[in-house]
Amino acid sequence: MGTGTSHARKKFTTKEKDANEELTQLLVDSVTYAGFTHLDTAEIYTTEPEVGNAVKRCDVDRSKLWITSKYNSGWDVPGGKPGKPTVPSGPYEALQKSLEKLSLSYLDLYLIHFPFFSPENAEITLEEAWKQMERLVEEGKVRNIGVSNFNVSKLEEVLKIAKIKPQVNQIEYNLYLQNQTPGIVKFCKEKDILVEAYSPLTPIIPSKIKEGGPLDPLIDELTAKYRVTKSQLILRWVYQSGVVAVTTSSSKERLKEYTGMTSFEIEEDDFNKLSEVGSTFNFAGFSVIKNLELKFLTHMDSFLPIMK
Ligand SMILES: NC(=O)C1=CN([C@@H]2O[C@H](COP(=O)(O)OP(=O)(O)OC[C@H]3O[C@@H](n4cnc5c(N)ncnc54)[C@H](OP(=O)(O)O)[C@@H]3O)[C@@H](O)[C@H]2O)C=CC1
Ligand SMILES: O=C1Nc2ccccc2C1=O
Repeated sequence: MGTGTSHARKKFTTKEKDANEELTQLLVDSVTYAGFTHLDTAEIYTTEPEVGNAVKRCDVDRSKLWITSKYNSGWDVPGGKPGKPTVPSGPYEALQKSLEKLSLSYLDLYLIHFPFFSPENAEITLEEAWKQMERLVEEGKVRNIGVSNFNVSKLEEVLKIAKIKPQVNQIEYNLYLQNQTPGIVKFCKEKDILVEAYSPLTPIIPSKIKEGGPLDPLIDELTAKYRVTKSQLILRWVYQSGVVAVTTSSSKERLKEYTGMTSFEIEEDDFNKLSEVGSTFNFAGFSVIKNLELKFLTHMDSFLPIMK
């Protein structure tokens, strides 16, 4: 259950106290009603307290839950663009703060949220940040470490110096964005780095695919054939492609609906048709990467590698 996207909070009442309570309750429902076990948060989402409160309130053994958070390695939230890390000294100190907000003693997964380490913005290099991540594992504060929004060359930089290699790369991934950056999924699989998909449901979200997309007729045909919903079909494709989806909803019923993706299998021919038709259309909703290309290409060389 993701807590980063606005719909998780936007639809709630505007009073922050109520919004926080509603999000906490939704997180509890995602575990106890829908059966989710993964709660995905990040420093920049400001949802760590709600995730922590939900874990307490769920009355589920901590060891049965998988809690992910992310180090803000350079996103200016109000500005909506790359900026300075919230904790400039790096992830080691940032993690302590995250654990306090979460009221937890360890995380299952800690990610470097973006590969934005430039002399203009950051006090540390990517290499130094990764060493701090490794120290967190050695000290038992996080069980697994990884990255997010990394391309092949940024991952190679980490792999070159890593004692503990990244376990996960969380990237935007769905039928209409089968590679956030060239070759990234194949590279991760070859290196045994698990790909986590954010925005997995893009092809069926009308506010994103406004005019409809080329998959629409095939989705209708296959949902009828397998007697499943659109979200179940689309999430199942992600799963069968060897990628773990990080999804969300503002409704506990919809969260429960998503879990129906575990109870059927897309046949190989249909899977291949979905992949083929999906690859004829490209949509990057969180074009952290693509927008950067337009806004920063000219003066921030250090971002160039992630755009290729
Ligand atoms: N690492 C990173 O940089 C990023 C990480 N993330 C993480 O991934 C999580 C999920 O990302 P998100 O982009 O929301 O992913 P999804 O693709 O899972 O989108 C979820 C949205 O889909 C909507 N939806 C589901 N089914 C339908 C339907 N049948 N018709 C119309 N709308 C539908 C839901 O709406 P409703 O609420 O109405 O049910 C919900 O708002 C985030 O919360 C965050 O934790 C996200 C972005 C970047
Ligand atoms: O969930 C997220 N919403 C975002 C918006 C901008 C940059 C990163 C993110 C997330 O990770």
